[in-house]
Amino acid sequence: MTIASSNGSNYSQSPLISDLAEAITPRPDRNTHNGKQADLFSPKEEQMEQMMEAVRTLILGVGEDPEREGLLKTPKRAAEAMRFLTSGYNQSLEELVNGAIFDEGHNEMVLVRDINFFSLCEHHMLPFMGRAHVAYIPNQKVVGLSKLARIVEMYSRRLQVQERLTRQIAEAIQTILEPQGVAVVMEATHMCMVMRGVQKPGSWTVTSAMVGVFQEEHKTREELFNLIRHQATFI
Ligand SMILES: Nc1nc2c(ncn2[C@@H]2O[C@H](COP(=O)(O)OP(=O)(O)OP(=O)(O)O)[C@@H](O)[C@H]2O)c(=O)[nH]1
Ligand SMILES: [Zn+2]
Repeated sequence: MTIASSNGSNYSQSPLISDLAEAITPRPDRNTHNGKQADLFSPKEEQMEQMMEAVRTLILGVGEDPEREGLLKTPKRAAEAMRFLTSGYNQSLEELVNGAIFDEGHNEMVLVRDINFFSLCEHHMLPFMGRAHVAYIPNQKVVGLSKLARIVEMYSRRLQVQERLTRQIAEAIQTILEPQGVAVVMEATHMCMVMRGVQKPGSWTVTSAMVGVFQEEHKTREELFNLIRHQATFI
C-alpha cells in the first residue's frame, strides 16, 4: 500500500495555447484593413480583447466607471485571471502524463490524499474548492504520483460541476493505467452556496466516483474510507 499526501497546486501550468480561440468566430471588422485581410490580432490576442471588453461591460453593469484609475487595468487582470482559472482546457492527458507510467508489478492500493483543488462552477462561474482523494489498485502498472495531482488540476481548471469533475478524474486514471479499480472522493465548498443564493457557509459537498473493485467490493471501499479518515501523525 502506498499513501501520499499533497497540498497540490504549486506547480506551473502548461503554456496557454488556446483551443478555445478557434471556437470563437473571428470578427471580420478586426481582420480587415483597407479592404485587405490583415493579421492584426492573433486568435489568442483577439480572444483576450473580447474577454477584456466583456469585463468592461460587467464593470459598467454594476454601475461602476471603467475609466476610474483603480479599475483601468481591471479588464486585463480579470481576463488573465479567468484564463488561468480555465487553463485546464489547454492541457491534454497525454502531455500531462508525459510517459511517467512504470511497470512495477505493484498490486496494492495507492492513495494520494488531500490534494487541494480550485475550480469554477459552471452555473455561476464562482469558485468551489476543497480536497480530492485519489486512489487506485494497480494492475502491474503505476503512474508517477504527481501526475495524479496534475490530473486533478487539469480537470479542476475548467467550468465544472463537482460530480462531473470527480468522474472525469476517475475516468482519466482508468484510461491511462487500466487498473483493477479507481476511486476519487472530493470534498468541496461552493462559493455560489456561501456568498450568495442560499448563503450556507460551512456546507461541504462530498462526491465520489468508484470504478472496478472499488465499485464491486464493499471491503475495498471501506479500506479506502478508513485511509482517507486516518489523520497522518508522521509529518
Ligand atoms: N449538482 C451540482 N449543482 C451545483 C454545482 N455547483 C452549483 N450547483 C447548483 O446549481 C444550481 C443552479 O440552480 P438555478 O436555480 O438554475 O440557479 P440559481 O437561481 O442561481 O440557484 P440558487 O443557487 O439556488 O440561488 C444551484 O442549485 C447550485 O447550488 C455542482 O457542482 N453540482
Ligand atoms: Zn454555482
